[in-house]
Amino acid sequence: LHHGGHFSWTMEAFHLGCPSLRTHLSSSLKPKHTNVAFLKTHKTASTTMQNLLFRFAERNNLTVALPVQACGHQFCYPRTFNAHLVHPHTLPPNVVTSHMRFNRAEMQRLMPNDTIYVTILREPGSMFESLFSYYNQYCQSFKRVPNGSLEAFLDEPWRYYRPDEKDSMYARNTLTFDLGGDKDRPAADATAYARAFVAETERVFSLVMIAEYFDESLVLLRHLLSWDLEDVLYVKLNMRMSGSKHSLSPGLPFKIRAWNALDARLYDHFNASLWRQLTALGPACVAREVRLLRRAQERLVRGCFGGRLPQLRSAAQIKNKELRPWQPSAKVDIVGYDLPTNTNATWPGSLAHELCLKLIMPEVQYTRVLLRSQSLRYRRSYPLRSPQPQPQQPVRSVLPRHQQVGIQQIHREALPPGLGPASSPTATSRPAGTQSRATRVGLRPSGPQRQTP
Ligand SMILES: Nc1ncnc2c1ncn2[C@@H]1O[C@H](COP(=O)(O)OS(=O)(=O)O)[C@@H](OP(=O)(O)O)[C@H]1O
Repeated sequence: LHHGGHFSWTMEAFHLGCPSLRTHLSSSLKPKHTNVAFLKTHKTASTTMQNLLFRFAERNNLTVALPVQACGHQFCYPRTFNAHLVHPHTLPPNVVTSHMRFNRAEMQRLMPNDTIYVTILREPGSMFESLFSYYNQYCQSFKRVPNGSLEAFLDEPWRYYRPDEKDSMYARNTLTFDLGGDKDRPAADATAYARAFVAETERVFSLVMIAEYFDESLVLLRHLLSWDLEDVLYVKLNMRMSGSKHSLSPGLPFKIRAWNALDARLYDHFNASLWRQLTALGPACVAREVRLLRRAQERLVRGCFGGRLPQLRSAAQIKNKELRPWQPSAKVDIVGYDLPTNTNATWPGSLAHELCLKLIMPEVQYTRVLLRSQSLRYRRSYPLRSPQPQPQQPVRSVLPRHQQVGIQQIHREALPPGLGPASSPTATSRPAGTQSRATRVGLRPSGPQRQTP
């Protein structure tokens, strides 16, 4: 075995006597699933997830749907998503992950039939505290509050909140809004509405991750998509400096839940369902996989940061402006990272440097870089294309396991011995071809398309 690779850590779990991982051993022979729609919800660790998906897409030469330039780095949020907001050079996509207000029909028009839908939620108390601090200068409902006091807002939310005002979606039931729901459902039928909305969300999304259990959620994601451990390595992004955070005084979490009752309902339901899925996988196996993930992550990060763990830096301290996270206002600090200049000494070569750079690249810059590279690829593929009709393009829905594209190789070599390259007998024995290739032209026609996953 060349470094042991994927095979060795799956075997470790196998020897623990994990029944569900025995089936996973055979499922690890399955090609990786590559058509993924991740609904990027607000203040839920979704930027960390987006970065992971961007890197996966780049390593595997997939296409990521990105917004038209007029929309910036989001799909013209808070407008409801429409497939026409997708940049034509990023069609047809395998992956979509930029902020949007979800619209099931339009997403189905955009994405291949076998797309797996995933999203992420966060506990309402800490999420609302994060929203209140991050959007304190954007959202009028927050701006009106004397001394920017979260306590004052929650004492009398209707005094400050205007449902139809610009940016009001940051001030109440933000998760429900992002998922395409009605954040201001009247109390009279809120319970019935919440029940139906949870059920609809469950029908569409195969996995609802929970920010508090991010690594456990990644274990489920990895199994769902038949991905390898190295596909779910990440560095935490878009964090506030500790000085920008406020601890919640007793009683506040309760008020936050009452004010965001629809979100609280969603969270409770999907938190419980996450734990049911983890239990089904086997708690010992999940714990083991989480440990292996963290170990691999630390090795990767130390490789990038000259043997050390990365220092969190304020934007002003970050020399490389490609790595400075966007700052919502002078009142809140979003931290990021800078790469040491000696990265190449750890792993020689520009590909390793690029891997490290992308691992910590903030959302806005990565979206721009990705749009540039995909536009270039689009123009190179079709230098003489006439605008109409577009040529048929095969859409890859699964990935042959033997495929190695540039940075993918470096990524695997960056892993600890025993978690490294897949050029092992296991990898080479995997099926070489793609399955269920779908062929389509640009956007899909509207109308009933598919069973929801
Ligand atoms: N891996 C992981 N696990 C748990 N929490 C994490 C993780 N990565 C990022 N974060 C925290 O997520 C918050 C940022 O969320 P988003 O990136 O979704 O925000 S944004 O809406 O895109 O601006 C932000 O929370 P706050 O610091 O409380 O604001 C991050 O610290």
